[in-house]
Amino acid sequence: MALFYVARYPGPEAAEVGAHGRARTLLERLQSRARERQQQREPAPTEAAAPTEPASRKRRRPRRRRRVNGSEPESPEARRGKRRKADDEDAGAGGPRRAGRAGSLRGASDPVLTRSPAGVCRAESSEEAPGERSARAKAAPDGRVPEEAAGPLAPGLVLGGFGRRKAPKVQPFLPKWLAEPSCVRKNVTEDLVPIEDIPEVHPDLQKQLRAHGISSYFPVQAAVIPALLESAACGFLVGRGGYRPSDLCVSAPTGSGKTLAFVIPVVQALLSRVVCHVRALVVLPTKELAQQVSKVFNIYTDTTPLRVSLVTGQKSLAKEQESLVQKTADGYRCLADIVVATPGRLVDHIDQTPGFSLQQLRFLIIDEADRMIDSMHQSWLPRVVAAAFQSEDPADPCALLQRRQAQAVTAASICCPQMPLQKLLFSATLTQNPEKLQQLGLYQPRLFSSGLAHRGLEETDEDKESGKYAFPVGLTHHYVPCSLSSKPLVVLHLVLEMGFSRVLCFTNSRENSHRLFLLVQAFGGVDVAEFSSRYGPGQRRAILKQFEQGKIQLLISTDATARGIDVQGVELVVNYDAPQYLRTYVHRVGRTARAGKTGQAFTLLLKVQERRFLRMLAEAGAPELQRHELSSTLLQPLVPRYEEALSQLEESVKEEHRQKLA
Ligand SMILES: Nc1ncnc2c1ncn2[C@@H]1O[C@H](COP(=O)(O)OP(=O)(O)OP(=O)(O)O)[C@@H](O)[C@H]1O
Repeated sequence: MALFYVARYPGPEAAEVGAHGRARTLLERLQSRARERQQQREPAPTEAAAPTEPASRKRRRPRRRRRVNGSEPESPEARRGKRRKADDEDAGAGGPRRAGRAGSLRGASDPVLTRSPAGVCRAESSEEAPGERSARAKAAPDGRVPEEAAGPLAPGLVLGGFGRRKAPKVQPFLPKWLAEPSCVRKNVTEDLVPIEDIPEVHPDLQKQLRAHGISSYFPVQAAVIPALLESAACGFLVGRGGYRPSDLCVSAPTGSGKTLAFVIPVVQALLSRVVCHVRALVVLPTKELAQQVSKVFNIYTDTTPLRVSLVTGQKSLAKEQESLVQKTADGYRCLADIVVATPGRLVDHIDQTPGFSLQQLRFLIIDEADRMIDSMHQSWLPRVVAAAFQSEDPADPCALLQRRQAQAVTAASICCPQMPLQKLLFSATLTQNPEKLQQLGLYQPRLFSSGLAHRGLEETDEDKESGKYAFPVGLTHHYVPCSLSSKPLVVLHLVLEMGFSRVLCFTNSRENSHRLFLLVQAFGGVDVAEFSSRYGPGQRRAILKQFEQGKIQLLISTDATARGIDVQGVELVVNYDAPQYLRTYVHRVGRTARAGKTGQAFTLLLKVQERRFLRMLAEAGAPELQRHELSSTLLQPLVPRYEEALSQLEESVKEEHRQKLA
């Protein structure tokens, strides 16, 4: 309390004159101090460090020493005077203490960024060298460093240096399974494995494969099918040796046959089932993809008792429920062995379909896994896992056989035979980010990869060249430098003059797709259609079918068809709008050159995009893009019709706008 009072004691003069007088006294004192300082500054700068130090500084030193030693107690009067002085310094912003601070600030603006003899930019900071620190100690109270004290500056690093320097690349330290994958060859024309070389595949399935024109396995199939069949060799109970099988991650180029790599072993593993339960669940990001995969399952289960159900929301919930479960006198009967679903609709069925159970789920297949990881915020995976491990009444006589979440493997934990849940991840651009993959709760995962070769600490030059993602071997990459106004002309030139019969053209938005579609339609001479969320699922299905049948020459699409869609005979992919991400590029261009065929990809680049885009691809180790310059003389013949089409487009847009408002 006493201390508090003393600290706020305003001084004898102030007490006399009251608040107004106190301010005036303070002002006068500040003015006199400023005058004093002015006089001190007048001598030459070299004198500043010489014995003529300000009186206040001289006075302070012995006092401080006394306090530290504690040998000579200060009198109350001396203490009061010192406090008053400290108050003055704080208020005056010009006393020795402030001057020192101002000096260091000044030092930060000019001497801090200096050039050493070696030309290295240096900074004085809290990490200054001892020599520099002593020089600073000799500085005058106003912050100026005397010339003889400054001396040569020691080399050091700039903090926040302004020079543009490339930041060193941080090498990720990957877990062993990611750093050392099982390498899968990517050439689907050369590295084929004849069907008979993998005798583990059931003869009926081999027959089906041949019936569908497949005589050899592609490399990813030759690697993954035997691995999966081996892990499923013990039927529906724990894998080989009594242990739970590893989860598998597969990263292989677009069009390399990843779908069959899981369809064949899953169908074979389920062939021996007696009772129908949902034992395989495939989750895909879009309705179209789910439909495509369910079609492949249907082909290979056609002659078996296995049933496949598609739940994507294309049909009503009630209709889908009818394909999943049937009400019986004593409960529900499952009607599907394999469910192919989109995540949202799947969760609807977990919540709302009585009798829909995932407790016997053996395979959880996540196709386009990197995209599905991006949709993890929808929490579909925890819902699926919870449904798969849902435990019934512990008093149930079958409780011993019920599945439990994986814990530490002990002799006791493996003595009860359990059906394992194995996760299988597939993508052409599988993430290598362990944090992202960790969200999937993988069990002792194993990676099969064509592109992510040995990226651990000991990365070799060869590995760097192998690139982040692998592209189909038969794909040729081009880019066309062009202006914004000439982009539609370039597309028309590619379609009309280069004679491609099936062209897939990507834009970055559905508005862009629609306008380009209207423009090309108005230009005439091209069978054109658009594919985007403007259309319902039924219309989209019909459009894709027509495109596949060759009735549409140019399909203008958003990224809705960029992933997984397998349309036979696409010869050319045009990136009308350059993709922003490498992953998008990989999937878009992967709609051509599938299954060992050849294909071309053209990306239209504005001048401002060129450098960044080419650098993005080069850094990812993508094959070099061939520059394809289209001179104005080549495009000139198209211009008159194009201008007419432009004015028609304007009319169409106005008309649509009017209809929208009506
Ligand atoms: N062994 C094979 N022999 C011949 N054709 C095959 C073989 N395996 C798959 N295909 C065909 O290759 C095409 C591409 O297969 P799939 O759609 O499975 O590729 P993907 O690797 O999943 O591609 P994406 O990453 O784009 O989804 C399909 O038309 C498929 O029928």
